[in-house]
Amino acid sequence: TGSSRPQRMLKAVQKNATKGDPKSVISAIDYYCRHKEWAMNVGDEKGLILDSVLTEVNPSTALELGTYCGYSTVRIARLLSPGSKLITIEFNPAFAAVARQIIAYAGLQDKVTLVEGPSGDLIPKMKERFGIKSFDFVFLDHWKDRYVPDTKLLEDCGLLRKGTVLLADNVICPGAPEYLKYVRNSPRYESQYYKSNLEYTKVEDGLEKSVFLG
Ligand SMILES: O=C(NCCc1nnc(-c2ccc3[nH]cnc3c2)[nH]1)c1cc(-c2ccc(F)cc2)cc(O)c1O
Ligand SMILES: [Mg+2]
Repeated sequence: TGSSRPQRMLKAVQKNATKGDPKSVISAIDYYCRHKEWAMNVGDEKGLILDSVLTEVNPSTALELGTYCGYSTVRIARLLSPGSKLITIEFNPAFAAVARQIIAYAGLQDKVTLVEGPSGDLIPKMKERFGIKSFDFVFLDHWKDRYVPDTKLLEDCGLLRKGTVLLADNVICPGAPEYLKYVRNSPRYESQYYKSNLEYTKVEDGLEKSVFLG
């Protein structure tokens, strides 16, 4: 049995990035996925939009749904202020195993808690397990048909507060049409679309930023 795409991505990081330098880890993954083998990281173009929204929000507590190999986990954690925390949920143990190593290679393991399991089971446990009152920022990048149920779950569990910013990847490709309808038609959200491209391609994609109004 050969290596997997995430394992080859990890090898590229270990070969081309500098330990403890998040920027070099991000560049090594972007180079590998643009020139060697495509992978479903948010990527460098949408990554700049993620960076700018994060800098604006400067969250103390952040949640990521869909770790994959940890690319956006590193992008988010590198911009967090000291003492801030990022919790990231990953369903697939093989993805989680690679992500842990990439997050550690970037030197960001103290800012990140990676939890393995289905988001639907873990979200209701956030308060009791991690002492979270509410999230300042949520990055949705997991299975696109989970965006709506998990947003509703975050509301029902009291994990969103007035001003919490949700940022959703892939609202065009692969697409999350029900999610766009939900946040754009709800009086409880103020939404804005950031047009971009699917990672490492010329295909249109974009990020939807939605502020919870309480
Ligand atoms: O499927 C995607 N992302 C999801 C991975 C994931 N990583 N972890 C999860 C998880 C985590 C906790 C969960 N709890 C319950 N389900 C869960 C699923 N899901 C995805 C796919 C594409 C894509 C575009 C065009 C194509 F031709 C093929 C593919 C692009 C992207 O940017 C993506 O993000
Ligand atoms: Mg994505």
